[in-house]
Amino acid sequence: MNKESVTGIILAGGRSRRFGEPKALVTWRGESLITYSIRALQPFVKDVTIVSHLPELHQLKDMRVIEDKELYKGQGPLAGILTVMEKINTCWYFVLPCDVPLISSRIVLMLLQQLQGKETHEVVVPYVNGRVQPLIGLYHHRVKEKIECQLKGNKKSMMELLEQCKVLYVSVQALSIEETSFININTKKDYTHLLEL
Ligand SMILES: Nc1nc2c(ncn2[C@@H]2O[C@H](COP(=O)(O)OP(=O)(O)OP(=O)(O)O)[C@@H](O)[C@H]2O)c(=O)[nH]1
Repeated sequence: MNKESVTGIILAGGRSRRFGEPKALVTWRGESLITYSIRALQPFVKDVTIVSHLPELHQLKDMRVIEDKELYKGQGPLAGILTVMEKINTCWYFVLPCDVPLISSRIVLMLLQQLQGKETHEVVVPYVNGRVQPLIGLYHHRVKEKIECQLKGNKKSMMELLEQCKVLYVSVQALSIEETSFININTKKDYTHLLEL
């Protein structure tokens, strides 16, 4: 797929209640966690937009950082995705959270490649160990109205969105991608495990 038709979205809002401090800014191997998401996306998208309320992220070089749309501020990942879809018009959006430091550009590329010949799908997401990972994947611009409708109804669930979309589910096992690449950091315990790797 032409990279001009894909916008990168990195979700870095939310309250990090389980972690206790903003996860995006925590360092691992000398870099903030969000840096790993930026690096994975950049080769394959026109632009990366970070959606966050954290002022510190404005220091990142060459990065557009915007806040959730006022109406849905802090309402979860759907609010962040909708905000970017309304501001930047491309056919596709590749979404990543800020707390998956083992994610790689190879995985982003593999997910993009799955769409070849299957462009009628609206969403491409991986499933790992039998669990769908809706925060890592491709969303078509057509999904915008569905997200808006959900948020208007105060429904914040990504899984509920997927139920309404034509979704291509990609088994990471079938693609021989290591499941550890999808580890996300929610708690201090997760972070301790990460430091031990
Ligand atoms: N823009 C935006 N991103 C969000 C929002 N809520 C969560 N995120 C991001 O979505 C991803 C997954 O977030 P979670 O770990 O489920 O939620 P969290 O609020 O960060 O953490 P908890 O409070 O511990 O649930 C992370 O990258 C968050 O930064 C939000 O309201 N707006």
